[in-house]
Amino acid sequence: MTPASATTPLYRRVLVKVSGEALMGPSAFGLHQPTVDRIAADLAAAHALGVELAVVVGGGNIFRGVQVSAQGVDRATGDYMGMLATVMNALALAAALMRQGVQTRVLSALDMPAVCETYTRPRALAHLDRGRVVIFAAGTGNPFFTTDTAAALRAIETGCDALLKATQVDGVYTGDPKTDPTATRFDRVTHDEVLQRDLKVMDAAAFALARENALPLIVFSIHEPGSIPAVICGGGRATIVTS
Ligand SMILES: Nc1ncnc2c1ncn2[C@@H]1O[C@H](COP(=O)(O)OP(=O)(O)OP(=O)(O)O)[C@@H](O)[C@H]1O
Ligand SMILES: O=c1ccn([C@@H]2O[C@H](COP(=O)(O)O)[C@@H](O)[C@H]2O)c(=O)[nH]1
Repeated sequence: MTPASATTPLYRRVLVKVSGEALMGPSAFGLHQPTVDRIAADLAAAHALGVELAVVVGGGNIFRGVQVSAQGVDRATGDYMGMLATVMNALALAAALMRQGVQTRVLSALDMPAVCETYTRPRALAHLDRGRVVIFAAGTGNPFFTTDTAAALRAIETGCDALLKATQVDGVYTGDPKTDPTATRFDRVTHDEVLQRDLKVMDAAAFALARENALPLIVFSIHEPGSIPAVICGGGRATIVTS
């Protein structure tokens, strides 16, 4: 891996999957504005490198379908609630980016024209070609999926060179680092090895899409300021998953 101080991007176009949970910062629920602003600043710094930037944001800081359904709401309804949560996060992130002078558009997989544009692939490509940051909201638009799957799907659809998973941990480990103190981190690993070892990098549907389409994944901590531009330039602390 090249040094973290490198400033030349390795990619033309990337999709960053931003953890929904990360947006709540030290709070127990919802959005913590200083954290949203800090993550937006990291995305703005990545964009300033000249990289075309797409973003998918999770909804775990507000609603997850499985949690809602555990309280008696049917699963599909819970999942639609989760997708709406991702729209709120996308709007918050877009507003923070716009305040920092970055032209940003939110495209939702669920039609809500009073709120934001509806996702179509040509529209997304046109925005990206014009140098706008595009935030894909409402996941895939279908229940029983996750925003990781939406991230892999949109990255492939829009011809991204890599999917950057900005998450709670600083890479892929031999086990869950939050529960297994003996787990060790990979610098690099292949899609096949992730499958063979059953490592929980992303959900299975997302990972299958990435593997089938030879989409490189870079997994790193969103809590490290500057990590997004750093990994785009080949630095930072991260695990790179390739074919
Ligand atoms: N082998 C592994 N390597 C790395 N992390 C792992 C592994 N197995 C399980 N995990 C867990 O996966 C979590 C990250 O995945 P997950 O997609 O659930 O969260 P997220 O990125 O915060 O997304 P969101 O909040 O948007 O749902 C980490 O916090 C980590 O505890
Ligand atoms: O394509 C999708 C994406 C998401 N959902 C629902 O939204 C929540 C929040 O997304 P996370 O990926 O967990 O952050 C998810 O739990 C699902 O309930 C969906 O149904 N379809």
